[in-house]
Amino acid sequence: MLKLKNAKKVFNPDTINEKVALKEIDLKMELGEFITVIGSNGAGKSTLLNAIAGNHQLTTGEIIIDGQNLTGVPDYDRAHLVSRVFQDPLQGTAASMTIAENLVLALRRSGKLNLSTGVTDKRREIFKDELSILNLGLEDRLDDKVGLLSGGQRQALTLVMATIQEPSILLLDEHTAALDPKTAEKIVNITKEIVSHHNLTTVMVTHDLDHALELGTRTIMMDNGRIVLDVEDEERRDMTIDDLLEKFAKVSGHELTNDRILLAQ
Ligand SMILES: Nc1ncnc2c1ncn2[C@@H]1O[C@H](COP(=O)(O)OP(=O)(O)OP(=O)(O)O)[C@@H](O)[C@H]1O
Repeated sequence: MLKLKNAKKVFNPDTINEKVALKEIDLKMELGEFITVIGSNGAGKSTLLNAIAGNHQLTTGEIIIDGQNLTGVPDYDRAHLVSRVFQDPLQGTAASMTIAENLVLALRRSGKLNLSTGVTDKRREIFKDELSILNLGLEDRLDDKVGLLSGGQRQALTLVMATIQEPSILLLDEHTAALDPKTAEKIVNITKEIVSHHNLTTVMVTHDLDHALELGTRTIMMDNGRIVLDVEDEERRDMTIDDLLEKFAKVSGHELTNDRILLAQ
């Protein structure tokens, strides 16, 4: 499903600003696996997502998605395989267009649909089905402009837009970080629902350690460009945040230092 082989990313190579952001990362994910990613500031979490999405090309190593070797393939040529939801709810949607028009855009972006444009009756039915999973009543507001929605409703819609065509990989980039705690919890629950409904292979970066253990099937911790901890199954099920922090300190040789994690606790 997703394979990173010996993936390395060096920014500004051979200059005084050289930075090795990913150091020989090996990562394999099976279909339907949901990984949460945590780590210190500058550990390489965003670079990892950018490498999977194709926003940054690897310096060396390989990336394979669904058996296709995508090493060197730019983001726009893998957009049909990889969807991403960002922190800012305003980033994923067009405010001046209706909910239905935004969903049509999402279908067209995926490249998996025929090129006919517009909001057909058949599509309205599909959109209603997908939106009803959210339990926010958006299925009855297909013709409302997205600019009328709250931040949480917009982020929920962004999740539907990112998943409606069942991407091979869903990337969640701290997608609840900009929301108030109550709305963030709603989006967490919606995320669980959507990911399980479509059985999506998902990578979620988060600064919320509760969410890191609550969502998904596996947690990786990054430090200084490496995956230093990779836990799943019973080990993960029984784990508390303190256990996680203790393990991190043991394997990395220092405490987890991340300004946003401190704020979240
Ligand atoms: N475009 C870039 N040019 C140069 N250096 C970069 C670039 N992007 C990231 N870096 C560096 O690569 C390292 C990893 O950065 P990255 O943003 O992946 O970390 P992160 O784990 O997402 O951090 P944070 O939790 O602080 O957002 C950092 O030292 C960062 O300064």
